Amino acid sequence: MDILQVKDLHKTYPGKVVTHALTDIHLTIGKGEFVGIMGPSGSGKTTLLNMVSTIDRPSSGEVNINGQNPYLMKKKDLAAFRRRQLGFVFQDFNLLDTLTVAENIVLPLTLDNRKLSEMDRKLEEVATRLGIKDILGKRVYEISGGQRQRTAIARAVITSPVLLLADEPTGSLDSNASRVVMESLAEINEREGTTLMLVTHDPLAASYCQRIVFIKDGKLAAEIHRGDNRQTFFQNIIDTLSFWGGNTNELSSIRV
Ligand SMILES: Nc1ncnc2c1ncn2[C@@H]1O[C@H](COP(=O)(O)OP(=O)(O)OP(=O)(O)O)[C@@H](O)[C@H]1O
Repeated sequence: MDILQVKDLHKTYPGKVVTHALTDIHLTIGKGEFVGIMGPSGSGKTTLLNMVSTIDRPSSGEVNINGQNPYLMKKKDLAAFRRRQLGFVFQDFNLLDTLTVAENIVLPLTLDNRKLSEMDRKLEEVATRLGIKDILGKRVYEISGGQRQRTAIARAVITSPVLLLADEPTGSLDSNASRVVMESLAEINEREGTTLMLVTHDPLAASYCQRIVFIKDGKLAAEIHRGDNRQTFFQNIIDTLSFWGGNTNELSSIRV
C-alpha cells in the first residue's frame, strides 16, 4: 500500500525571474518505508517537503497521502488532517521554551481535546521509546540539543501519524546526538512501521534510510537502495552525491 503518491508535480515561484523549483516529480513511498531526499543546495528538497507537508501548494500535479488529496480539502479538514495524519520534525526543533518536555510532547493531543488518561498513557509510551522519561519535568531550555530533538520526535509520533516528515533533523546536532536521533527514527520506523520521509544534507543521517532519492535542479536525478550493509550504503551515498553534487566535503574519513 502506498502512503505517499506524488504525481507530475511542478512548482514555480513567480518573480522578476521565475524559478522552476520542481519539474515533473513522480515519487511513491510505500507503507513502512524510510526514504531520504538529498541533493545540492537549492535543488528543491525543501520545496518538495513543503508540498507534501501541505505548507505550500504545488503549481500543478497531485499529492496523495494515505489515499487522500489534502489540496482538495476545506481549511478546517486540512488542519485536522495535518494534525492527525502527519508528523513534523524540524532542524530547529520548534519546541515551546516555556513549557516542560511533557507539555510539549502532549501538545498535539491537547489541541485534539483527548482524554487526560489517554494523554498520560501515550506520553509514557513515547517518552520510554525515545529514552527521555527522566527529563519530562524539565523545561526546554534546560535540556541538550539531542534531547530537544528526541522531544520533538516524541511530539511528532504521539498521534501515530501515517507519515512522519523530517527536515534536516540532525542539522543542529553534533555527531553523537545525530546518531542517537537517527537511531530513534530508525527504531520508530522498524518497530512501529511508521513511514518516514527525511530531507538531509548529511550522508551519515541518510545512511539510516532504506532508499535515497536525489534531486538536482528540481528534477529527480537518481535513486539508491540500502540493502543489508549501512557502511556500503554510506559509501554509495557519498559516491552518488559527488556525482550529482552536494555537500561531500571532508566526508571520506567519517566512519559509520
Ligand atoms: N518562497 C520562494 N520564493 C522564490 N523562490 C524560492 C522560494 N523558496 C525556494 N525558492 C527557490 O527554489 C529553489 C529550490 O529551493 P529549496 O529551498 O527547495 O532548495 P533546497 O534543496 O531545500 O536547498 P537547501 O539545501 O539550501 O535548503 C531555489 O532556487 C530557491 O531559491
